Amino acid sequence: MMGSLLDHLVEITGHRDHDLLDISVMTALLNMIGVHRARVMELFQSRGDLLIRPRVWIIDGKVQTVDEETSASEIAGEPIVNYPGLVACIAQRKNRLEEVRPDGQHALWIPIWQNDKVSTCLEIVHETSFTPQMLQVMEGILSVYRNYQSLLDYSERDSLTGLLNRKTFDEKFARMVHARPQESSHRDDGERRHHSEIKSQWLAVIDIDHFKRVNDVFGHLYGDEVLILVANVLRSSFRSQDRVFRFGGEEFVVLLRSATLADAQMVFERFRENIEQHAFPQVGQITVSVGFASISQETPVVILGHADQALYYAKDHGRNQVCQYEALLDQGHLHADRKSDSIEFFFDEPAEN
Ligand SMILES: Nc1nc2c(ncn2[C@@H]2O[C@H](COP(=O)(O)OP(=O)(O)OP(=O)(O)O)[C@@H](O)[C@H]2O)c(=O)[nH]1
Repeated sequence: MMGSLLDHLVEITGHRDHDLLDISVMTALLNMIGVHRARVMELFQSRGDLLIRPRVWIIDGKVQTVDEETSASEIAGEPIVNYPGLVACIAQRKNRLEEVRPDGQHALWIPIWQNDKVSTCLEIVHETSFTPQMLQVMEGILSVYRNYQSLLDYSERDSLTGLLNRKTFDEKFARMVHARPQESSHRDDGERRHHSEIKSQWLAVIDIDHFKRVNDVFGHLYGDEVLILVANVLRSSFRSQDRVFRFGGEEFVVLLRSATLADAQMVFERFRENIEQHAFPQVGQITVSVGFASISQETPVVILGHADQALYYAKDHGRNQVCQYEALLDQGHLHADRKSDSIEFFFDEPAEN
């Protein structure tokens, strides 16, 4: 028992990644206390509502994570009010709450408290009541999980918005490219046309329009508030397997996993609209410009350069719009500089604005 517990603790603290950490905690719960159903859930805000969606779960004795097969409703999340036990647990600031479900199953809600906030919680379901010994082992595993998660957050996250920081970009980029589906990996690099069925990974650079004015007119505190609210809209606009970074200032980067061009265009457009329709306290309406590019076999710097070029094009042609690098090349609006591999670029029309 002790040896097995130590093995799990070594496994849990050996990861520098939240997904792997979640998986090893679920595996520890499965093996140490024989849990048959459990979920790691994330809590997030969307249009003023608090929603919840699963990130990792145990079903039929196997640990599973969100993947491309995950249903749209699971990705979108459901209102937290659907889970009154969890709502009561958080409202009463408890570390855990046990409830008996109509089917007689016992469920345990365990919010992971960090600085008075909960963004992750566990739901553990068991046929019978949890024994004191089960609770003790679980509490031990979860204390390590809690502490280790805050350490990871501290090193990986931007302190203002809680989004991933720039430092983590290369590693997350490499992992996403590694997870690339087969069909897109043998696409010719020089190929600019995307078959509508082909799924690719996408990188977007997002920049708030005229953000300097927000700071100048309302002050930096309101500017910071806008950054936090934009980060919330970002979190709720993308799937949990996508990655969202604050790259510094008012610039954000999104890595979008496995989507067709049409889907990527739709998702970024929906995000742009979400921001346009959001009422920012005092500041009112703000808009964003988005440039995105396909994650080809090029280096991250080159792909970031592509998305940046599309972003600059959007900024120079009216802002509050989404532009795609490959489409701009096809339409002749941008010209890749093959020698320096597209670090330099030219607009075909005189820039205005
Ligand atoms: N409040 C706040 N402001 C920031 C932060 N980081 C950068 N900024 C401000 O962001 C503004 C960026 O302005 P610019 O790059 O000139 O661009 P812009 O005004 O957004 O205009 P366009 O991008 O051309 O639409 C500057 O005023 C910076 O001071 C931050 O952490 N908090």
